[in-house]
Amino acid sequence: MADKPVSGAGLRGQSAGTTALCTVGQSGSGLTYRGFDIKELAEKAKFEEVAYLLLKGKLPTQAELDAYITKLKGLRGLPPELKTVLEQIPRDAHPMDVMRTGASMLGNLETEQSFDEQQDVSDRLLAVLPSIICYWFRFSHDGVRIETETDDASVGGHFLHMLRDEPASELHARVMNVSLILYAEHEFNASTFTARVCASTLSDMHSCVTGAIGSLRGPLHGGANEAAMAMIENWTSPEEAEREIMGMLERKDKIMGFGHAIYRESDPRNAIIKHWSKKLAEDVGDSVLYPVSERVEEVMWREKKLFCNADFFHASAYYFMDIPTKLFTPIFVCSRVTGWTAHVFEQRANNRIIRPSADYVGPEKSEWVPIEQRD
Ligand SMILES: CC(=O)SCCNC(=O)CCNC(=O)[C@H](O)C(C)(C)COP(=O)(O)OP(=O)(O)OC[C@H]1O[C@@H](n2cnc3c(N)ncnc32)[C@H](O)[C@@H]1OP(=O)(O)O
Ligand SMILES: O=C([O-])CC(=O)C(=O)O
Repeated sequence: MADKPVSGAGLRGQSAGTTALCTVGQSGSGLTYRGFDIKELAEKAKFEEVAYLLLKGKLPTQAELDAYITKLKGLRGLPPELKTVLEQIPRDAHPMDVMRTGASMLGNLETEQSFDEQQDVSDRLLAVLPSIICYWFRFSHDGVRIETETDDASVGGHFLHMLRDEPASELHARVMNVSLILYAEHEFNASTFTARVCASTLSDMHSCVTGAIGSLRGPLHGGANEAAMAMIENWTSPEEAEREIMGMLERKDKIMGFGHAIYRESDPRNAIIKHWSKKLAEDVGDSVLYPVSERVEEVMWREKKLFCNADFFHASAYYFMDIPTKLFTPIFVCSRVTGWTAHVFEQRANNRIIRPSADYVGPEKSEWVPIEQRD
């Protein structure tokens, strides 16, 4: 892994533009948001503070943060037309499809009329996406129409409160805060790049975010946290996990939650979420899932020099907080919407339509055959 070539397919190793938002892997394994190290942000910041940093360009003062949190709290309500749409979506729908539809429907109801509105549109999306997913989830699974305008100060606490009808514990609110910070921004990853490509056509914010949700859904990107959970929950001991992983590697299966397109040695978000997963394992008295996860990490490094990315220990952390697996990737959306919209602002501020070239590999010249003569 450490010295593999990074050129070639998937635009790997090629710069596709500039950003002042984030550095990924510049020193092999580092991550910064506007120059602030992710470790420091995860330890000291509130997610809303990080959102402010990304979206407004600087850390807020206490008064600015208080006002921002109050603003976000006031934007959690769902328009009745959106509730009606969410109530039509079946229980077995993929929650990422619900997010995509929710963002798109909101674009019909609260269309961005001008780029001057972009800050307000992005704050609204940040505030309302947790309401969208939890309203649908509780209606389709529990048959209840929840109140989405809770008084919780934090986005993470608000999410857990809507899911369970009771305020989150201090530990859970803390872990959600860290998790949302870790997922907030990551340079030109696939979903953010999707948002920027869409923005480069001078499209509206809801279209950019709707497209980005579609890209994040896949198991090679945000969907990996759910796929990792689906894998580790099958194993009842570290020994069984090791046997199964060895078999998967033999069959050349992809192990979800491992590897990265940019980092070469480690993903700095892993140590942070792993720490919190361990704390949650102790909190719930787990003696299976955390040891299984640790063994998978050891075996993957020993056998392939592949390391856990941000998604792997998120799986056990969310599981210990009793969050249904199918809501894992939607939580990622509730966080990454900050990075997406901040990138849209950047793209719009210095725009040229993103339109790369392709190397043609098709036939030289094709002869037209009338339809009745074709095989
Ligand atoms: C928050 C996030 O989105 S982080 C990413 C989440 N995605 C996942 O966890 C899915 C699993 N991981 C992967 O599929 C890949 O590692 C990706 C998509 C993240 C990166 O893809 P790439 O940049 O193409 O991977 P990379 O070039 O490092 O692959 C090198 C080799 O390691 C293998 N490899 C990489 N990741 C894995 C993995 N998780 N399991 C098994 N083998 C792997 C590749 O198949 C490749 O082998 P090859 O040379 O024989 O073809
Ligand atoms: O950067 C990437 O390719 C994927 C990733 O880790 C992220 O989006 O958080």
